[in-house]
Amino acid sequence: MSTNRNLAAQKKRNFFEAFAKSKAPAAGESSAAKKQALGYAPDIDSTSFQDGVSKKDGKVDGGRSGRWESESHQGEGEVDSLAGVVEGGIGGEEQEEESTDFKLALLSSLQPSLPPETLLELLLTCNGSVSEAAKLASSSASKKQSTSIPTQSSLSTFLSPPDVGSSQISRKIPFPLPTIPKFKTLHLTTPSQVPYYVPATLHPSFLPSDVANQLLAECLGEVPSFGKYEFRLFERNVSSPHTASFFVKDEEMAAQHRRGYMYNGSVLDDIRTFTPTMRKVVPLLESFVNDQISDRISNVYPDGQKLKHMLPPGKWHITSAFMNCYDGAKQSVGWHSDQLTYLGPRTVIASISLGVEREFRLRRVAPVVVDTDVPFEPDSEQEAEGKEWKWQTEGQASVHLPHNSLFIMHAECQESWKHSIHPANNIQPHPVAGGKRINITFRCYRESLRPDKIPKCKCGVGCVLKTVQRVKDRMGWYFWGCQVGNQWKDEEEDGDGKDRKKEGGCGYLVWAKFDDDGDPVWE
Ligand SMILES: O=C(O)CCC(=O)C(=O)O
Ligand SMILES: [Fe+2]
Repeated sequence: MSTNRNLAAQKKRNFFEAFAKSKAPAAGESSAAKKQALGYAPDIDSTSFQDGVSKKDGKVDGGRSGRWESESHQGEGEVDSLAGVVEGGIGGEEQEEESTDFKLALLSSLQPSLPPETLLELLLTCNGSVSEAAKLASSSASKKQSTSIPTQSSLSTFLSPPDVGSSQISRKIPFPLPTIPKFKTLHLTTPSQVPYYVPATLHPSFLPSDVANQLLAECLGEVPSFGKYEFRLFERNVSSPHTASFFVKDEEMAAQHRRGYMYNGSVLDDIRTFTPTMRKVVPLLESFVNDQISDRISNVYPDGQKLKHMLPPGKWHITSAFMNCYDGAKQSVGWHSDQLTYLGPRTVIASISLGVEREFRLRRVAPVVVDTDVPFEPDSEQEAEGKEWKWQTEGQASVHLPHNSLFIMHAECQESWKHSIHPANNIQPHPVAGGKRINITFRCYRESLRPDKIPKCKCGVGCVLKTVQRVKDRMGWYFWGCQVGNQWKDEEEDGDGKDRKKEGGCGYLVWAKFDDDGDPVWE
């Protein structure tokens, strides 16, 4: 690795640490102060890493509390993404910039008896930290009776599964939700298990079946003309080998979108209006989702109150949707959380799946409070300041989403969790869709966050809204940043560095303020 690259990476980190520790502007503070552009654009979004995890020898625990498995990360296609781990991990426990090959070589020299797949899995599990991976390998190996590791070993055989009780479903849903032990994939096999482990609701068969089939048929008519959007709709370092398109409720909104809604620095050129059946399902969804939100407020959130920045109950409405198509077992989308720019904080997203059943995975990325192991969640009466935090790798939950299922990602989901569609080893073809899974994520864009209302950076384009996920004391804070900065590239790719500035954007960053209902407060 070049010294320049180290310096640049360090500079990025220092900058962000400094920004994150700066005080958010108080109401009444001058807008000039608030809008002051701040140096260098870091890559501090929520993206941390993309991994692949496959099911192996699961353990059924009696049916009521989900099925735990040890993680087994697949090596294929994962290697490049480790760079993203390291870049995204600002404020984390260890910063390293070496290539994955280098890290693998290093780890292999520390743990020569382990096969490459296991080394890669260990690295992925430890967010790319060689020292953590080596420690984990030795501690796990010493727990084992036998010292010999089978050639095809993976974490699922290498680490023992934990004991899980079977009485967890009868309890009140805790807030924040408990941690999922690291290395484990918790397969949530019934809808009732889902809310006990992830901030979500699953309806296994939402629409009348004829409506679902009609919707599928219409979607299948749309997808052949989907562009290769895959790398544009999501963050730079999220792998998304699938196709997608964007739909809005009417022509007026489509015209607005063509004028100024930006995703990763560009305007989408393919904006479609809802199909007739999408229009038909909107009222059904709005009514069900609002009921679910109200239930969650009464039964889950502290004091039966909505979380700060959530829309008031009953106000969730559909303005737009991403339609995703996964054609075949290997199409997938890497770990990400959805961009909040036009949705605002604490957004709820309703996702309908059609065609082939696929696995949806969720993993929390927020830290836990030291000594308590309670995950951080703003609104859980935890004050970030003065607390000691640790970032611990958590396990993940896996939910199978069959044809006509509805999965609601609740208000905590984008800020504190990431989700992905995992590549499958094999799939059960659907009688109509064949190998395709279609997914529609219905969203509620806020009028108060229209592109003409949000801050523009010095590049002249609307900013992106993100949350701090990796810096102590500012956990959960929101900020507006340069959208072009999402496309930040390393020097090695940029030659003489001139392009780097363009790719890196202008570095604009300001704290974002919202009222109790999540609408922005501008000073
Ligand atoms: O296909 C899915 O279920 C997830 C799609 C997704 O994450 C998205 O549209 O942001
Ligand atoms: Fe998403």
